Amino acid sequence: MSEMMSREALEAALRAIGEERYHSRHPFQILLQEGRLTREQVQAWALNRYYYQSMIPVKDSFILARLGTVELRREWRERIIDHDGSESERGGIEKWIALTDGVGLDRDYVMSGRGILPGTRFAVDAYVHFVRERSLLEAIASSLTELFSPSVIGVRNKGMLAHYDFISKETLAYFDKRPVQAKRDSDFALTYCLDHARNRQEQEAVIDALKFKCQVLWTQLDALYHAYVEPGHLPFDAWRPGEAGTAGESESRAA
Ligand SMILES: O=C(O)c1cc(C(=O)O)c2c(n1)C(=O)C(=O)c1cc(C(=O)O)[nH]c1-2
Repeated sequence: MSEMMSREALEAALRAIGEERYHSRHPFQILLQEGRLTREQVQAWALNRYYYQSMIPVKDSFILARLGTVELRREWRERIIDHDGSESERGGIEKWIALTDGVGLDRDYVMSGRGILPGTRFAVDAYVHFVRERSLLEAIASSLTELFSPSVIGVRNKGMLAHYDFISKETLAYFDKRPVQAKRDSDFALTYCLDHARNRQEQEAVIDALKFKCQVLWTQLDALYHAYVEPGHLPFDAWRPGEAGTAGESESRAA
């Protein structure tokens, strides 16, 4: 077997994967941040991403159950609180609903998950399955895309605010706290992976987990691009712009 990498070399390998494969480079993300999407296409993004958001605390609950110490569980549970909220503070899921409200989608429709693309569902569900089935080290490593999210969030928010008149700072409030939370979470996960990958095979498993997660994110944007940009091929049961789920269009909602 190959020799073990140094800590520095493993970290550099992980950062190189983000540089190359993170969804910041996806054509749909570029269109979104450059103001080149229609309101309907932005609605499709917000609708589909709600499913990702809603499943994050579910996948973190599976990880939490596998952590063997009070200290680790205390750290990890913060992620669940961030998304589910608490009595005194709105969580990320509720803030994402403010975003879908802001772009004019019907709340009940968004929360029902009807109309999301099969590609979204399959990618997100694969992420949840991955953290249940793989080693704890791989499950934790799969969250490492968050090393790269503060930058993409900054670029996306700036672009969306500048280019779309239907987007306000309030609509994007979900993202206000994310960069700080993502830095805290990904610093912790990175240290955990660097400390716990004890041979070359485990180091490779960490690298592969990050590649897998980049695919989870990339595939969601592929599905959006294919359905709502080009060739505009809508899967069965997918949300159709202007139809069910668009606030104010209730008369056309499926009974
Ligand atoms: O806006 C983004 O581009 C972006 C990316 C990611 C990511 O890299 O997985 C997450 C988020 N946002 C996010 O908001 C979030 O809560 C989150 C949790 C996780 C995770 O894997 O545990 N990733 C992400």
